[in-house]
Amino acid sequence: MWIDVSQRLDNNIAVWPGDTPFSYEVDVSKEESGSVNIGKLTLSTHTGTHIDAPFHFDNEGKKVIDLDINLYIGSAVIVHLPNRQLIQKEELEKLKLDNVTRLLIRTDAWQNRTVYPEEIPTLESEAIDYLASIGVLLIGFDLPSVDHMESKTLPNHHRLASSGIHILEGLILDDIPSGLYQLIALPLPLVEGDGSPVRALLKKEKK
Ligand SMILES: N[C@@H](CC(=O)c1ccccc1NC=O)C(=O)O
Ligand SMILES: [Zn+2]
Ligand SMILES: [Zn+2]
Repeated sequence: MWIDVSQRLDNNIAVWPGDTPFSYEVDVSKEESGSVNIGKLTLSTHTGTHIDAPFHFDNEGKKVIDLDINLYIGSAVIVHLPNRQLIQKEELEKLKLDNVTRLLIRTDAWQNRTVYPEEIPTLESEAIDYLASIGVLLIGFDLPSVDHMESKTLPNHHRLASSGIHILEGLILDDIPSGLYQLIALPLPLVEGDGSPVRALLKKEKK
């Protein structure tokens, strides 16, 4: 059975401080058109559960359409690392992540999803280098960012991208035990996109 690990998109969803609020409205009603309701969306590309394309933080970086969709479908390992401020290489080494290409880290650090957290755990740079060295291609978090909330230079975004590791943010992993899963988290085919909301799904691997 597939489990939905995406944030629900309604008009109350929290967005990055100062970012475009999410809005869905029926722009043309069935009564008006005489035939159908037609919705209109206004949203930031970093709304809810979403991926970042390198263009988000690098003007020369790949846009969403350029990203290989195979990154976002396939086996993924979930690890549970609660109550940490800094996720260190030594800790990841202990988890025996050989052959893991998609790694989802459940931190449980974003408790009240009606607001953005002030502080979030982050990976130390050595941890990013370690994940790259073992062949990780996608990293996902139950957090709104892979850098500190107040960061303007986004060092982890840059380091992940230059290491070939793609970014998935804002997962809901509250009830998901550690283990091996299948993941689907496909971005929209946004030709100019710096990011895209995804519908993120997990299915437990029998093992
Ligand atoms: N890096 C964050 C988003 C982010 O930084 C951001 C999103 C919307 C408006 C402003 C943002 N950052 C401003 O410094 C992310 O990847 O979702
Ligand atoms: Zn983002
Ligand atoms: Zn990001």
